[in-house]
Amino acid sequence: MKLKHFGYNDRIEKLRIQHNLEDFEIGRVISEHKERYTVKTEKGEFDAEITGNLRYTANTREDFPAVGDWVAVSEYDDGKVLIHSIFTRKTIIERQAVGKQGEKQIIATNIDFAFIVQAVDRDFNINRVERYLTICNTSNVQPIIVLNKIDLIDDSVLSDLMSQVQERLKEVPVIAISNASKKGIERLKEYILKGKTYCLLGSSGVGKSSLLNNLLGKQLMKTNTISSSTNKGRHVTSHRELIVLENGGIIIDNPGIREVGIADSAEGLEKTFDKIVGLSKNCKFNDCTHTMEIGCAVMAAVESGEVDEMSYENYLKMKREKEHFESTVAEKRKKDKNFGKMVKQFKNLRKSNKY
Ligand SMILES: Nc1nc2c(ncn2[C@@H]2O[C@H](COP(=O)(O)OP(=O)(O)OP(=O)(O)O)[C@@H](O)[C@H]2O)c(=O)[nH]1
Ligand SMILES: [Zn+2]
Repeated sequence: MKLKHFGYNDRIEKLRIQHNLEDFEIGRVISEHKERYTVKTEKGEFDAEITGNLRYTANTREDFPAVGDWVAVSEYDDGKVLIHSIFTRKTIIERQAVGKQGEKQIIATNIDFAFIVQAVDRDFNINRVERYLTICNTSNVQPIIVLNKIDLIDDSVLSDLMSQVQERLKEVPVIAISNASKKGIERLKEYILKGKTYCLLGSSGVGKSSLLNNLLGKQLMKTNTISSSTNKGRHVTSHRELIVLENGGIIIDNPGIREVGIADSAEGLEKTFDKIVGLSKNCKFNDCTHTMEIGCAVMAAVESGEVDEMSYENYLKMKREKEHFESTVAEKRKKDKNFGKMVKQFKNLRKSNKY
């Protein structure tokens, strides 16, 4: 298989020349487990580790390879390669690291498009779509909304839902599908372009594995039949985290992607709620929280119906989460800095006292 079949393009080729990496093999990271990687090159799939140099110069987790990365490698043993460097990423999907307040964890890189999958049955939640949209906007990944399980609702309910989504989330494509009846699958395939990388976002049970199986045309991941207690299917995770489809599209599907939550930055939130953010410039007070102030343009717009009330509430909620996240990042930085200072002072003290 040629490099371009799993996404290699001019951007990477330019980087390769620019950084004098012509002597290395080029590959793409297709899985990662505790600093052990699988890298796919034109020759096949290799177990990979990073060089000591890459490890010692790494400052944060972002300096380590992630699924989707393009890397320069050299073979050192049969079936084994060393990763020498990581090519600059086009996009990064990340989330707040589990158990590590304020630290971000990369989930996947170099993704061009994300399918935001939602089921239209009783779990449907437009706020959640907005949440995933914010992740996409933060990471520069282009979103496509997929409404799944349309076999479970009437056409009239679906068209109401479609216009509701389209009204609130203007400019994002919305596709309605059913994995059960296969309706809409062919139309969805038209959104999958050769050489572009995709991922599937959405909560557990919305039908991501089923969609992937339909795209592949065969059973790659086993979806279990619905369990009556939870109404959610379970899938058996396959090792293949980067999948090349017949039509040339590439899909990254790893456990991280499946758990992606929110670790957004200001830009993402602003793009998703551009109308609210735009209106807030007309608020009487610069630091208006849009919750109780006199002369708040956002609240006035909600009152008049110009801004959807649910969207407004979702905005406030996500803004609070973002502020909380940012303050923990700031706190952590401050702590790190203070610790650095302490070490320095101690070293100076030691020097001056010569002990
Ligand atoms: N009626 C109906 N059921 C569907 C459809 N798509 C998926 N399902 C069912 O929904 C359940 C969950 O589907 P999965 O594909 O496993 O969902 P998932 O998003 O991959 O879930 P996780 O693996 O937990 O992330 C399974 O029982 C599927 O058979 C659909 O279009 N219509
Ligand atoms: Zn305001």
